[in-house]
Amino acid sequence: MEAKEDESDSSFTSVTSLTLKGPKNIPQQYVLPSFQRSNHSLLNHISTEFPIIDLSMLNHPAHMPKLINEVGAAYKKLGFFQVSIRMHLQHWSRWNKLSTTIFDKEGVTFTNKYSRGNLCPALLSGKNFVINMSCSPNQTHAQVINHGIPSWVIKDAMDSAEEFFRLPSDKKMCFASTDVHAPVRFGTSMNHVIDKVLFWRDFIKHYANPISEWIHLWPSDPPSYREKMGSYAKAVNTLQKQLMEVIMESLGLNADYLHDDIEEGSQVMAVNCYPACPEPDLALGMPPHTDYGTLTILNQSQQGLQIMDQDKKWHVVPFVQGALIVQLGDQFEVLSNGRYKSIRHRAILDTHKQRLSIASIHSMPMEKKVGPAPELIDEQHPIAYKEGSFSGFLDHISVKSVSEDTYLDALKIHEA
Ligand SMILES: O=C(O)CCC(=O)C(=O)O
Ligand SMILES: [Fe+2]
Repeated sequence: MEAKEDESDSSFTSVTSLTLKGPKNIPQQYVLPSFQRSNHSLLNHISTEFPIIDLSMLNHPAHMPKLINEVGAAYKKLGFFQVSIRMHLQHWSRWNKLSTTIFDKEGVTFTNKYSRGNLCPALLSGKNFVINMSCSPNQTHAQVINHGIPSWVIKDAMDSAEEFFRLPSDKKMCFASTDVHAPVRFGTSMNHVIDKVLFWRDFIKHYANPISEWIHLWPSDPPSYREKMGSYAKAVNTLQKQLMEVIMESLGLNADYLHDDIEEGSQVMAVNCYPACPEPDLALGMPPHTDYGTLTILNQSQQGLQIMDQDKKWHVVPFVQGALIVQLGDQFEVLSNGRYKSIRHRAILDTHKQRLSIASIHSMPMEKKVGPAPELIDEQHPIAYKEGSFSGFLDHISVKSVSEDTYLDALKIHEA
């Protein structure tokens, strides 16, 4: 490996620096044992139906039961869905052939506003975003409705992430920290101090809710970072709160269950950069893991996220311009007493292109102890988890790698 970038405890060589000279091979520290590699050759065999939820149903009280059922079914099946699209294609492989254009269609108004939720500002102002998708070669055409976050907000956030990772090393290293509780943290791999094999990933993580408490700590370089990432963080948090209401209802709980905790909940933005990798079959961007927290809302710049199904098979999540991926985390598995399972996922690498992702990881407030909802404990479903907290999770990962001896395993009383 190249020389470290400074001599303090938090020093490391970022993957971005490592790849500046265009190496032909990856350093040995990144080479995974063969059983942990991604096996790219399997990627073409994708045939599972991919749950897509149309959030415009939030606007129509009559459609709410359907939305609640769809969300419930998606989470029971996979712990995962993608929002924004009103189209169900049978096979993921066909998604790869989609070409997408997005345009802002002002004046699409929904007069029957969903009475209980606070709709996203874009929806409330009557603006909506229509995505026209055509599926070549047959040019199958469908019109789909977005989740309410304007496409430029999503793009601006991605652009500011890209600019940040392009900065000279010293501008990023000033945020380097080995303290997993630090409110802003630049790092590499998962936890480079304890990882046995390194992962091909650099990241900056920062807290985001309430935004006024944290934003002044975020990078001020690039100059638009705070504004662009801040707008995205706020919009995603609003979306998260709407989704939580729907998911609570899908569990048979009140839509406003734990409302105040959700309002004051923690939001960690994990902004990830996976530089192009000369030997993507030997390494991973992120190892298989589940996110702690209730929901993660993820925005990817290109394909590279994989999720594991119940048969332990990996599936690539197709890239859909402007779509957001919603993943269920461990805290929701605990809260639901195992009715819903958190989704196992990992990030694979590309030989030619750098990939970026922005994961907004939401959870109940940092110190809040979360156990199974009493309403979801009965004779058929005895209590299956002990209480845990986000802070407890952070303590756990400061000494244990996220892919082994997980915090969730430590909370399990028995298999739900
Ligand atoms: O980059 C991705 O697609 C995955 C990111 C992720 O899993 C995380 O930040 O926890
Ligand atoms: Fe994750």
